[in-house]
Amino acid sequence: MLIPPDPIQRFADVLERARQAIPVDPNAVVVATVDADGRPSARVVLLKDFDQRGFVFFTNHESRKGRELLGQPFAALCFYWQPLDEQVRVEGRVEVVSPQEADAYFHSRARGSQVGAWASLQSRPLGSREELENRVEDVEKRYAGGEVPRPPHWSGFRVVPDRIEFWHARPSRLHDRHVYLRDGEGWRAQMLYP
Ligand SMILES: Cc1cc2nc3c(=O)[nH]c(=O)nc-3n(C[C@H](O)[C@H](O)[C@H](O)COP(=O)(O)O)c2cc1C
Repeated sequence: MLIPPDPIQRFADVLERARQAIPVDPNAVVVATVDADGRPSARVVLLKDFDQRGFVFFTNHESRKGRELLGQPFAALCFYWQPLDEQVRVEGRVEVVSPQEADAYFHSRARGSQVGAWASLQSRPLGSREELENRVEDVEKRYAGGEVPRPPHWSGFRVVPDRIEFWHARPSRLHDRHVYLRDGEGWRAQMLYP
C-alpha cells in the first residue's frame, strides 16, 4: 500500500468514517499531559477543530490539564474507533488558541454549558452537589437576560503535531502502522513494526 502523503487529510477521512459509524462523540479523544515532575495524566475531551495548524479542544485553563499544559506545553492525543479498528496518535507542542477563536466557539455552545464554564472550578475539590448548584444559580442571576461572556480562564488548546501515527488492525496482530514525522513544512512517512 502506498502511504498517503498528507496525514491531516488522512485524519479527516478517518474521522468522517468514524462520524458515520459512531453515533455518539466520534470526536472523543484521550489527551495526555505531564506535570512539572514528568508525571503523566490522561482524560477524554472532545476534538472541536482541526486543520493543517493542529488539533483543538476547549477546557478550563485552571483545571489540572490546563495548568499542566501551561507549564509543560506538550501533549499526546489518542483516538480509538472500535468499529473502524483504527487508532490515531498525535503528539506535539501545545499553544493557546486566539481569543477570537475561543469566543467564537464559546458563543456557539448551549447557554447551560456557558453558565457551567463560569460555575465549575474544574478539577478543584467540591464540598457538595448543592455548592455547585448554588454557583450555577449565582451565574444565571448575574447574566440574567443577557449574553454570557467567555470566562478568561476558559479557552482552547491547539496541539501542533510533529508526529501522527495511524494504526489499523490486521489479522494475526500484524497491524499496519504508519507514522508521519514533521519534516520542515511537510511530512516524512515511515512504516513501523506492529
Ligand atoms: C466523552 C467526554 C468528553 C469530554 N469532553 C471534555 C472537553 O471537551 N473539555 C473538558 O474540559 N473536559 C471534557 N471532559 C471531562 C474530562 O474528561 C475531565 O474530567 C475534565 O476535563 C477534568 O480533567 P482534568 O482534571 O485532568 O483537568 C469530557 C469527558 C468525557 C467522558
